[in-house]
Amino acid sequence: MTTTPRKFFVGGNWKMNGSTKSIQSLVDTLNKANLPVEQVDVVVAPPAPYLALVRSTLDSKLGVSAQNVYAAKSGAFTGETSPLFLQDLDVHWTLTGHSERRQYFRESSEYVAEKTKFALDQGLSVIACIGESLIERETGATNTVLASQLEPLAAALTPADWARVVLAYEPVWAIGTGKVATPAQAQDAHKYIRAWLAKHVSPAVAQATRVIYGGSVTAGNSGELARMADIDGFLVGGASLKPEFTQIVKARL
Ligand SMILES: O=C[C@H](O)COP(=O)(O)O
Repeated sequence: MTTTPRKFFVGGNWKMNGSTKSIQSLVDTLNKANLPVEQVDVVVAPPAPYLALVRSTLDSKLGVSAQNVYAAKSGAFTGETSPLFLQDLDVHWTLTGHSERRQYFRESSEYVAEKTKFALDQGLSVIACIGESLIERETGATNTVLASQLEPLAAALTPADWARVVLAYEPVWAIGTGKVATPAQAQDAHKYIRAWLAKHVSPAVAQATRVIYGGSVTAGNSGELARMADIDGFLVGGASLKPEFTQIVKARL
């Protein structure tokens, strides 16, 4: 079987950070960085109030993502963001299931799957996040947790849907802690995720789906991680707010 190589993907999740001034400066840096978009998909996720500003000023070769989305088109859902708003703003990506949404806003894996499917049905592409906590890793439950997060997604999505999904493996213990997973730890988890997809969705989806790593990625550690066979890119938090993000984008080159 001939297989198409998966294009490297680097996302920058700005989380709840920034101001008009700092975001304009970040956009300016990205626009001037001459990023290798032929070899790497680059997508940044600003806070919702800045999506329009970023989309209208960022180089159109770079993607823009929401950090969260709701599973309805419109209506009495105060404070929520419709996928139709995103399409209207020319924003074609959203994150779903980030561990901060799961932890602080009690989003279950079933709800994450529902939101992911709804966003896909409205034409968005999705960076769907999964990952285990420290206690889950220490008790040997990592793969069980990953499977439990993948199951509702696989139940909700058609095989064709997966063409617009990037899976982000983000061990919670590595997020914002400076404690990055070792390349071997990350590779093991990514390999497990790919094997799970092969068994429960299809070998073709497993081969084609990009599985990216997130958790304390920096310019310093990204090169080694990027050489792992099943790591197809990164979801970067803290370092995506800094000039080093442009080096992380080039980690695989
Ligand atoms: O979405 C990004 C992740 O939560 C990683 O954040 P971090 O790079 O600050 O650890």
